[in-house]
Amino acid sequence: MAAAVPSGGVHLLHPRPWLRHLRRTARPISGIAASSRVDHAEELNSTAETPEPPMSRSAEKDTAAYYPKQGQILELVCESLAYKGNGLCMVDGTGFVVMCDRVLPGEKFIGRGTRKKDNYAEVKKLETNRPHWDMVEAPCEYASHCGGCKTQNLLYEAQVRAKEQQVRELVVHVGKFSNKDLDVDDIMKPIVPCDIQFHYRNKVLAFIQEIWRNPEFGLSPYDGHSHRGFLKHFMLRTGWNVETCQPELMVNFVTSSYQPELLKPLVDKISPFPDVVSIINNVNTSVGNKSIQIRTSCTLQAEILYKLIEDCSFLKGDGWEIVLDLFCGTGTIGLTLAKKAKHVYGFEIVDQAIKDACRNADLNGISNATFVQGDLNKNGENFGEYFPKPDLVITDPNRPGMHMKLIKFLLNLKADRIVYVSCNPATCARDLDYLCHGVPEKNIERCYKLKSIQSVDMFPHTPHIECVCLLELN
Ligand SMILES: C[S@@+](CC[C@H](N)C(=O)[O-])C[C@H]1O[C@@H](n2cnc3c(N)ncnc32)[C@H](O)[C@@H]1O
Repeated sequence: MAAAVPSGGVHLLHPRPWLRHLRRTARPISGIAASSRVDHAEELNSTAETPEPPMSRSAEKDTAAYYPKQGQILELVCESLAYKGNGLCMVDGTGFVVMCDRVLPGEKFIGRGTRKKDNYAEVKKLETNRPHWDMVEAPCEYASHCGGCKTQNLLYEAQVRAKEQQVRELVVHVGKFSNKDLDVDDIMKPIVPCDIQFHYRNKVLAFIQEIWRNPEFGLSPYDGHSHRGFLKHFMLRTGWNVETCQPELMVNFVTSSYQPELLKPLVDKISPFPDVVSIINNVNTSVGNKSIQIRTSCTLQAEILYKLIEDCSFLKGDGWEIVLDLFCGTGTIGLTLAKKAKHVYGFEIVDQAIKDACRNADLNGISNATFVQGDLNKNGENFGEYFPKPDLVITDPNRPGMHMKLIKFLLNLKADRIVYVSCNPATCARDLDYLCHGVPEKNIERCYKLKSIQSVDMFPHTPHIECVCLLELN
């Protein structure tokens, strides 16, 4: 299923020279460790979810002194979309990198410097001088100020082309694979676009503002500046009951403290709605998150991805192969593969997800799957004793990617194949580098070869990109 991308979509105006710095700096970029491999645990905790954009080219052009001033007006051209869908631009004549929200590749615009970072700056777009040639009118009237669909005003074909380009650059510059290798061996597959480009969401996140204050419920909206107030936001998630095929709605109130009695009038009001099957209260304090929740939701990935994973897994179907499903969530990937395997062993940190995985196995009459709750970042030496040596490892980590401990474990385990499923191409590229090139400074030898990498667009108009990669034992 190759992307039907017409020519003339997003053009990369220049190669991205900042990517060359990835090998030379210890600074984490795009949520991944750059050249010198920063401590994994530290990165997983701190930087991975708050990735940094690229740095300036100052070292190359001797423009170290250049820094746009706060408030300075600049005329810029967006070169490409970087992590989180922010537009990457360079200040003319300096090569200095600035990042701007809501600009599209090829767009020429006037921006004002807003924030200085260590080696790049952020600008705010003031006006467009020349729009992107694939700019379209966003169908949703809220697109320009709602954060949900940042690139709705970019032709869909151009969006997928930009995503494909982004994955390639990360695999080359972070993963340290050559462009030639990726092309000659047909390793890099064309992106799979999404058939449904609108109305595919099942989640709404609404932030509570002062305007919402309602005397009937007497709840105070939380104010991010003064840190006063109670109700921060609420999230609605829809789903289908697999037994009754009826729609179901989950409501999650996120509050700054745990005071269930304050929420009671609101809960009483919405409980009678037949679709509302669960009401949750997450407590999110300014110092950290504490979840007082009835149920934890896990990321549900679309069917198309599971088919790709199955195709990529190359299970013989003779019923003799062992599958290890890491970060298994509710077990969907492992259970899809169970029919071809001797046994599937799934590991996941969230207890409720493990219970759901077991229930899913029962519902589907699958008896050759075992799901175990555990933290894969804290695997002890004896982790391998929980299962026989697998033929296939599926790993589907969340955005920070895999912990170095787990990477070492996989390099020692030497399963025939690894299918790496990722929702963050930056950390995926980093982990592919570790698995395929080893970690010389830690005396970790490589033992895998990258056979294919397939990006998938599952969330049109957003910066999200999924990838399915196949690695084979050398
Ligand atoms: C991208 S989701 C994968 C979901 C699953 N493979 C599926 O298809 O539904 C990542 C999963 O990893 C789990 N997870 C995150 N950190 C973990 C850890 N340290 N150890 C084990 N599981 C973890 C999350 O709870 C989540 O279910």
